[in-house]
Amino acid sequence: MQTKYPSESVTTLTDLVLPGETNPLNNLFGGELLARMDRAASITARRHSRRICVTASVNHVAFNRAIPLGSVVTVESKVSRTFNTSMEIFIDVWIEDRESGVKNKANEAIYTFVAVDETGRPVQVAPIEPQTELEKERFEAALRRKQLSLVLAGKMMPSEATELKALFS
Ligand SMILES: CC(=O)SCCNC(=O)CCNC(=O)[C@H](O)C(C)(C)COP(=O)(O)OP(=O)(O)OC[C@H]1O[C@@H](n2cnc3c(N)ncnc32)[C@H](O)[C@@H]1OP(=O)(O)O
Repeated sequence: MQTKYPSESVTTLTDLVLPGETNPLNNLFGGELLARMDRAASITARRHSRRICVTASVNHVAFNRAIPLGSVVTVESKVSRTFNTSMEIFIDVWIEDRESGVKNKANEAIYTFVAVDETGRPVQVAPIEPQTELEKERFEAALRRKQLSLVLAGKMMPSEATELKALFS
């Protein structure tokens, strides 16, 4: 399969925070942000694989900054690494300052998607070649995160998680 670059499937969604999407503190609901991130990441996975893609796991979410009502929120998702049938997708969330237009990082998340055929069976995806320093950094650490996710899901024995063991040796 032909190798692809992260820039070929990057997805950017920009939208407002409306009153029906906030908590009693008038900040964006965590669940609403998760849904926006899932939508962006699923488009990225689909663009990379040109297949039906399902969310296999949400590996990490950090709600570092509250996002107030009326904010302009940009969700950007990129493939950080592919394996056989799965893709790790990194999602960065930015809030745009109304006056300056400057975007400040608010949150980030890491999702795993799996490409499947029409019957839901996992199928192989194209390899990815990171280009920028950040893409290379995320690529390098992705196998460790995959093993951690599989161990937590009970799908891998801790003794088989070579990348995790290497952290402590
Ligand atoms: C866009 C949406 O929101 S879709 C709706 C929400 N998602 C769903 O409904 C998905 C439901 N789940 C499923 O269909 C299945 O569990 C699947 C397709 C995700 C995985 O199917 P499995 O039978 O477990 O397949 P299998 O064991 O071959 O795993 C497939 C790949 O997923 C990876 N995987 C499975 N679970 C995890 C996990 N918890 N964390 C990381 N990777 C995982 C496997 O390591 C494998 O990767 P690889 O082929 O790249 O090495």
